[in-house]
Amino acid sequence: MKYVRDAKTIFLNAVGAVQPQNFLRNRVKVSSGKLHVDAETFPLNRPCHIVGFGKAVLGMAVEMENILSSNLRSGILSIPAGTQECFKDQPQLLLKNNSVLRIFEGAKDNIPDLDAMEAAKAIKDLCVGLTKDDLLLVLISGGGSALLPLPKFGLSLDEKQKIIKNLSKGGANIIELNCVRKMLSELKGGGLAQIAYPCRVVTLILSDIVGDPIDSIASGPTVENKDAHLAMEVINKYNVDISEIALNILQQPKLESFNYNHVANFIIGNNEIACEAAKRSAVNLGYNKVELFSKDIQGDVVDVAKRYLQIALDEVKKNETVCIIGAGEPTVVVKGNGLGGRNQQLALEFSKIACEAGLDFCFLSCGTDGIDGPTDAAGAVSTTVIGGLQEIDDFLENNDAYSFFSRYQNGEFLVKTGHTGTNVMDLHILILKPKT
Ligand SMILES: Nc1ncnc2c1ncn2[C@@H]1O[C@H](COP(=O)(O)OP(=O)(O)O)[C@@H](O)[C@H]1O
Ligand SMILES: O=C(O)[C@H](O)COP(=O)(O)O
Repeated sequence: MKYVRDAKTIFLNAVGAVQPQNFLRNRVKVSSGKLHVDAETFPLNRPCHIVGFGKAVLGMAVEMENILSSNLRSGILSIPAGTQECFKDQPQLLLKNNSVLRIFEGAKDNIPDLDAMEAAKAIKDLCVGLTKDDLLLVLISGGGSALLPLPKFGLSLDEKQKIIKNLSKGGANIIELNCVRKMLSELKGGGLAQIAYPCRVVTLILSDIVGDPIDSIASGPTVENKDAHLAMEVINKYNVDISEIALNILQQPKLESFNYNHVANFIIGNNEIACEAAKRSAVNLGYNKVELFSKDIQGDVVDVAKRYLQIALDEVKKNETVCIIGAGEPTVVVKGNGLGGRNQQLALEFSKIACEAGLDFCFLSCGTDGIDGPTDAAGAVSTTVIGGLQEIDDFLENNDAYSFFSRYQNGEFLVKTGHTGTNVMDLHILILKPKT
């Protein structure tokens, strides 16, 4: 079990390194009456306001409130249900009692709900009231899409949920999902920036998407939507049934061209630091050979598992223990009605084929946000010991990896962290031992 312990330690150290406060401390400061973000400056001789949505924005807001101190007048955060309870023993991760920020919790299991919609309405109201004499800080991280739902006129939240659920189950990637979300939502695809105009808007983004596309992270509420015309292609590609109302919205031509000169968007962090921290942690644990495979892994988990197998087969010939780190966000086509997430599915899928290939391995796949699919696990870790279990195929087919790992080894192969307060996609850790 040493390798299972090591893999978990490496994952936890990587997550610790990407706490959002660290990113802000390094990139944002106040001096001489100005807010500095990297080399750009924004005068602070005006009231500042914060709106934030996403799994990492509580930590971002805690740090921003420290940085802005008395310049900060008001603000609203939309964060996942249960976040504050998770951090109740870590007051440094929570807002102070006298904070001017208001928190809404919602979007349980990453599904937009009425609570998140209340938050979105409050955020809209705050932004509508701003003038050119205010400064608006928009804090964004992955999960923001589900935490800022405000369906366009006529569309119900229920239908919006269904469309996104069906696309997701069909295997749509996050760019495709958010392409549709941008069209269906009032605040996404630049909507928030338009509502806040003429207020100066500074957006700080923790990236949870490969390549850091600012127009897609949390569905780009402060970035012009340039792919409105692609939304129907996504609907057709995944063959999703939609109502006449949704169809009208998605087919709607762009009404106006809007100037986004009042907005400055900054990526303040991504999964690079997590990968570096994972490598360091592996070295500290005594692994002499540590390799970063990729930080941009995408594609169906079945293909991703095969890619890892190929790497493992190549590495194992070299006859030394190696720790391979990977990161990114694969997808799953959910055909069964079991319980799981893409990380647990990948861990099970890889373990099955690695056992069949006779490898001696430990493989961990976990979401840095701590929540994999609609489960209470961040992901799973697995080893050679699952080899030979006949029923694995049934669990894989039924997308029921959570049930598999819950029953196996007393559930010890499930990695449970709760909300981590950050979100820079998934991490994979493969420890490979030489064949004896
Ligand atoms: N039973 C399941 N087995 C495997 N994957 C699943 C299952 N249910 C949902 N998923 C996948 O989980 C992903 C959504 O999980 P989530 O952790 O909320 O992702 P994110 O944090 O990126 O939004 C989707 O890709 C979906 O296909
Ligand atoms: O973490 C998440 O929930 C996903 O990566 C989606 O995030 P986004 O659409 O809010 O970027």
